[in-house]
Amino acid sequence: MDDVKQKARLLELRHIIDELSYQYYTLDKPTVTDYEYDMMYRELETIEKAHPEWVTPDSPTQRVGSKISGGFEKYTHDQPMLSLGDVFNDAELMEFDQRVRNDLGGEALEYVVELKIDGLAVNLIYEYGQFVRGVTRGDGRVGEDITNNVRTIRTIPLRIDNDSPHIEIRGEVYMPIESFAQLNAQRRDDELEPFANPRNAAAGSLRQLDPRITAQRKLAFFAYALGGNVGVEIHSQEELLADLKAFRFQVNPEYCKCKTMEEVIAYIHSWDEKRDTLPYATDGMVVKVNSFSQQERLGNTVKIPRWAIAYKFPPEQAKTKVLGISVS
Ligand SMILES: NC(=O)c1cnc(OC2CCCC2)nc1N
Repeated sequence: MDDVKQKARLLELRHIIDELSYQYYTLDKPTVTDYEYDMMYRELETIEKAHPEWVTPDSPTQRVGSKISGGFEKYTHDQPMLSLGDVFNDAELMEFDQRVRNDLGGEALEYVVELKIDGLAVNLIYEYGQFVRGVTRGDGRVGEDITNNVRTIRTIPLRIDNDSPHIEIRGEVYMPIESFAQLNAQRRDDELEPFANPRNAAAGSLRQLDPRITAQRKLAFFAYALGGNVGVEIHSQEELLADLKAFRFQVNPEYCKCKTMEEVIAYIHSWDEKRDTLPYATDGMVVKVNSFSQQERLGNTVKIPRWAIAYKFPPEQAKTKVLGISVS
């Protein structure tokens, strides 16, 4: 095959493989067999090996780089990554609601309630649509550059359909419970200390100096915020989640738009038991004022937003099933 045809086939294979990966990893709806996928992936690798000058960082073959020496570089986020204030009961949620309504002079508002994924907050930076950097939250202002490890996470697109020179997508890197169970079984076989919980396992996997190890840990990512409204026409959290999904990020589908705090509380408690059936760990729910203009008017303290709060689930009681009844 001559170079023109080879290059055309390379671009076609990249597009097909990106599509198949999105269906397999992000939508969890594979449309071809693993064998068909592997054959196309191998063909792409063969062409790239014959023409290394055609390889670009957003090729699906470039997800797993090589070990870095030394530690991780520091990186200062364009917009600080806020953490969340915590509440532990309904009364404190009502107090939060009162404060928000007072500060907004009693005008109508809506809340968006999301599951609080128990992972690590990470900042993804895209320039002209290309994934260029992944950074831990760190102290909210300065984090660690873990780009090579983030690149191995299959639910993070290496390219998005957005041409802004700099856009920051924030979300949670997490380890699905199935991956966590497999990893700990392997560690026990290798007589290694098992990880205490999926969050620690995700943190340990992201801090590997060798991305080949990170790539084996089957991490995933739920997107939920932008770093500052970078000129994109988005007016609410609900719209933002829809846009992130359109960018082909995995967005957690379990969210609810509520008009009153009573509705928020009902939705939160609908997860008290159900959350144990989820394929990922959660440690609460995040309640956000939906409107971005109202968020801006409410503002932030140094570290936490005044327009959002984390409701923390009570710690999992050590439940043991005895004779089919649950004792704690
Ligand atoms: N762990 C989560 O699932 C989660 C964490 N944080 C946020 O929102 C940030 C964005 C701005 C203030 C808090 N949303 C979430 N769903």
